[in-house]
Amino acid sequence: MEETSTSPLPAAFLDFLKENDLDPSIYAATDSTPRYVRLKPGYEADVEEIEAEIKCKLEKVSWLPGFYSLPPDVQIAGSQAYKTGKIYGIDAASGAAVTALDVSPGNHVLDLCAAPGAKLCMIVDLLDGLGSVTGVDVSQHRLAACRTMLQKYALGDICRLFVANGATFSLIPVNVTSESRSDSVDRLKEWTSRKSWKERKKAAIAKQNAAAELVQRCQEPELIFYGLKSGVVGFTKSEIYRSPSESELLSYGYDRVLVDAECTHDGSIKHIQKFESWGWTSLQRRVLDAERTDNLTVLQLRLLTNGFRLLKSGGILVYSTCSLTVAQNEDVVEQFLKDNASAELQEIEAARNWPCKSGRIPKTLRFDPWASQTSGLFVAKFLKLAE
Ligand SMILES: C[S@@+](CC[C@H](N)C(=O)[O-])C[C@H]1O[C@@H](n2cnc3c(N)ncnc32)[C@H](O)[C@@H]1O
Repeated sequence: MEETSTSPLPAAFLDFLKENDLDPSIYAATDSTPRYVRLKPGYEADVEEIEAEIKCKLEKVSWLPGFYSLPPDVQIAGSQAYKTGKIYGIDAASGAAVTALDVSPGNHVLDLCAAPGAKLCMIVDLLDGLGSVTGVDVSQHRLAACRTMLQKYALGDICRLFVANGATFSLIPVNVTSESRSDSVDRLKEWTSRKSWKERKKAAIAKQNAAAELVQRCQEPELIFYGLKSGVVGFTKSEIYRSPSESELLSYGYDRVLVDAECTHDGSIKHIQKFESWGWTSLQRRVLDAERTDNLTVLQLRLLTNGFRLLKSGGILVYSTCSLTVAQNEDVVEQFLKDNASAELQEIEAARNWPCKSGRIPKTLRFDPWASQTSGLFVAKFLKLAE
């Protein structure tokens, strides 16, 4: 293959691309995709000041409110604007996936693969203090980064974060069923990062037994953060950890669910190019391992299915991945639609002027990295019909 000789990509990755009918040349050229930032609502008047600080113009993304593009080499992490939480680093395609979710203030939203949390923060901003956000991720350290982000941007009030397996997570927003509250001394108080001696001792023991903890974590969600208005404070553990019945979910499930599923990340050109310095062997291990990619599509279907189960009747779910393969996108969607009669694929109205094209299934969308000048992303939107 001609690309093999000119491209630094390893043979295994080229094989992966070939198997999935993807063109390797998209990784061969230097990535000229702009950087994107989202302005925190309320800081619109600060744009000029931010431009002066980072010494470049913030170009408004015409098709996505609140988003700006920057040349790819501009660094924002050291800027005051970033450190003080006026701007977020988030790709425009990611912003599109959140926009597709049609979040309105008052919604109870579940983000089933939430970490590190760029999309979750955008969801919280869209809620404008009303409703709740439940963020779930299987990785404790990635979810801890999400918690840090919520605190940095002062967005924690209506959020709760659970380390849990999104494929089996089964908790609903508490405050929608608050009538069931009973008097108890064990109500949860305001969340604090300070730990008591007892808790520190418990954590030390748990650390020694990390493997067992991992297994247990997969069984029971671990609440690692909650805000004052997240529907946790004042409730008992048993109220929060109560498993809803299937019929209860139809009325008291989430209004919106985002399943931004774990994937091979091959659509994120910037991410793949980073492996040049991280080492191609880690790409092999983390992305290409055949068993892992086979398991991934099973996991993606399970995450999508469980996210949909937790959605209330009339609710909206968005499934997205940053993979360009059909196996992780259209094939998963096709199987899901076969298995779930109450799922209806929806047109994404907001996408009329987005720089994306249809996926292989009508109504699904693909952001092609070069054509859209964003990171690659697949997006599908579903409505849960009344049964
Ligand atoms: C594409 S990333 C999510 C990015 C995130 N939505 C954001 O905007 O920052 C996928 C995430 O899925 C998480 N993940 C993998 N397996 C999972 C599972 N079984 N349940 C929940 N999360 C999982 C990974 O830890 C990773 O953080």
